[in-house]
Amino acid sequence: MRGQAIRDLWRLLLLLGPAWRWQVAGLVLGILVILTNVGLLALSGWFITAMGMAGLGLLHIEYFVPAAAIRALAILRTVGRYLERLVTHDATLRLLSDLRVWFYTHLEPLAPAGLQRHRTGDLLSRIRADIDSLDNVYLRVLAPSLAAFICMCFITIFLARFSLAAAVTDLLGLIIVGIGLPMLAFRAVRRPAEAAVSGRGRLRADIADTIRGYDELRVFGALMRQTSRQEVAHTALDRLKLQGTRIESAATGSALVLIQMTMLTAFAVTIHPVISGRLPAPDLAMIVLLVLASFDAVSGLPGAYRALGQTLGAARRIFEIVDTPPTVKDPTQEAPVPARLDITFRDVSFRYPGSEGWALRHINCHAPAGSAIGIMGQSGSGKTSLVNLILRFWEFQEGDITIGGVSIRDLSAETMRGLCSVITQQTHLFNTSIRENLRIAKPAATEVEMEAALECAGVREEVLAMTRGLDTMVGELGAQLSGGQARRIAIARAFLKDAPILILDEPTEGLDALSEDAVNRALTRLMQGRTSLVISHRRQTLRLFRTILHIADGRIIGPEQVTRMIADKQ
Ligand SMILES: Nc1ncnc2c1ncn2[C@@H]1O[C@H](COP(=O)(O)OP(=O)(O)OP(=O)(O)O)[C@@H](O)[C@H]1O
Repeated sequence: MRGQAIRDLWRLLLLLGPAWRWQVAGLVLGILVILTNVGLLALSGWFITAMGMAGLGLLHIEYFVPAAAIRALAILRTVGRYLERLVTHDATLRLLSDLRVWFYTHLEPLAPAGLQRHRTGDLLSRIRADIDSLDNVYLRVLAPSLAAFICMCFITIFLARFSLAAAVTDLLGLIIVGIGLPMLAFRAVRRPAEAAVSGRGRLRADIADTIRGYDELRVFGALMRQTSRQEVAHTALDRLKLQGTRIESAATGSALVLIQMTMLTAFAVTIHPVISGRLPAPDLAMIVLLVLASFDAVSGLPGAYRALGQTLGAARRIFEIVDTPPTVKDPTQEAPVPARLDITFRDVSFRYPGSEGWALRHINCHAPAGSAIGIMGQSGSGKTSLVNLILRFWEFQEGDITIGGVSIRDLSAETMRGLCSVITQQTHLFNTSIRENLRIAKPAATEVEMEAALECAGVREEVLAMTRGLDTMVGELGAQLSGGQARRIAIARAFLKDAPILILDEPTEGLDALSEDAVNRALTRLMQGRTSLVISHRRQTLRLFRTILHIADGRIIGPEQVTRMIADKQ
């Protein structure tokens, strides 16, 4: 477990790389601020004592230089603090955006196969909260720890020039308050902190689920049960938080006591040389105040240990996803994209990872370039699995699928998806304007191209008749449009993408007869000249095809078998 934490921490530190200049600048400024703060208090103590003694005629001092130095330190401290905040936060924000991009590039190849065991809310929590926690590694862990270490060295060396005993006392105090105590607190707080991170992720996922299924929960009267379960989870999280806060408060209180004790001990070990005249009296005030101020150097360490617990918990969850090998691997050397786009399945068998049974078994079929093939079969027979293999969402275990004679394993997933347009009954419309939804297919699409695509999809008139035309907002999941309009806008998107292969999965499902007719007309236009695979169980849609594949239990069955099956059922 400890080895794992160290490996995770090392990996995190390696991720800090790109913004290192800003991070080093932030660190240098942080050290400067601590040292000016300590110097200011120590010099002020020395100056006040020396001036008092000079007033009594016990000492003769030249006050101009120390007075000017105090002013300079005060200004330096304020400006330094401002610059330090500016630079460290800039470094953190840069790191955060780098981390998000890094995580996303690892996340994308996993979709959808590698992510199906994670709930959407949990993924969201990892992308947002966990990545946010990772930036702590610089701002709250690394920078304060390094600054503390370097300042401790400076302060001890400086003190030792006046009193070795005071220097050793201070160093011991700093080690106990800055390292020993927070380490103990960290050990005690780590488990609740990690449990809180994963508990929060689960609760978020659960709440996201509840909001999505709100209507169903109300209809089935299950809302109270669901929310009370969340209340229990919330109370458990509060308990974990309280546990952590208690430990932290105890550590903070003990630190204050230890700081006072160190200061008193430093006073005790320095008073003797002062009385015996080996050390000037103003130095006593300087040493005592310097010891007190020196704890400023380690004040960030308890927070650093606390953040470390949280950060390591978040890092584990992030690395867990990043380390998931993609289900579909891209070839090291990609084959050239074939000119002819016929699709052939040769003895393909596929089963979902972790599943016992085969979803598809010995599939052999051929779709000539430009042809349209209908795919029918009962629910769960394997129709969607078949087309998802072409989209490289999953890797098949046996046989081969070729496009124009080239195995799809020799083409990258991105190339394959670039060759295909997909329309399903759940085709996603984003909660933005029709224009932006169309631009997803072709970012540089002109007004004329968009209108032409809408025209081909048979929805141009309707869109232009809307008050805001192409700028009409479609609402969440296209809720502001009718089902048929949303489907035809999805078809317009496919016209804009102009991909040579078309995959349609129940494209008219859920539409009334009138809308189905309009969508079918648009689809017929879209399929022209494209190799199309169309899943449907609607007779009206299937009538469009000369070739129909019947799938049952993951196998393609011939027409006689279909007849027999139908006869058996009757
Ligand atoms: N992501 C998945 N993980 C594991 N098994 C799956 C997954 N998706 C589908 N299956 C299983 O694979 C089999 C084929 O499912 P598939 O979705 O391809 O059927 P389908 O014919 O498209 O069904 P429908 O018409 O209901 O969409 C089913 O037994 C299903 O339970």
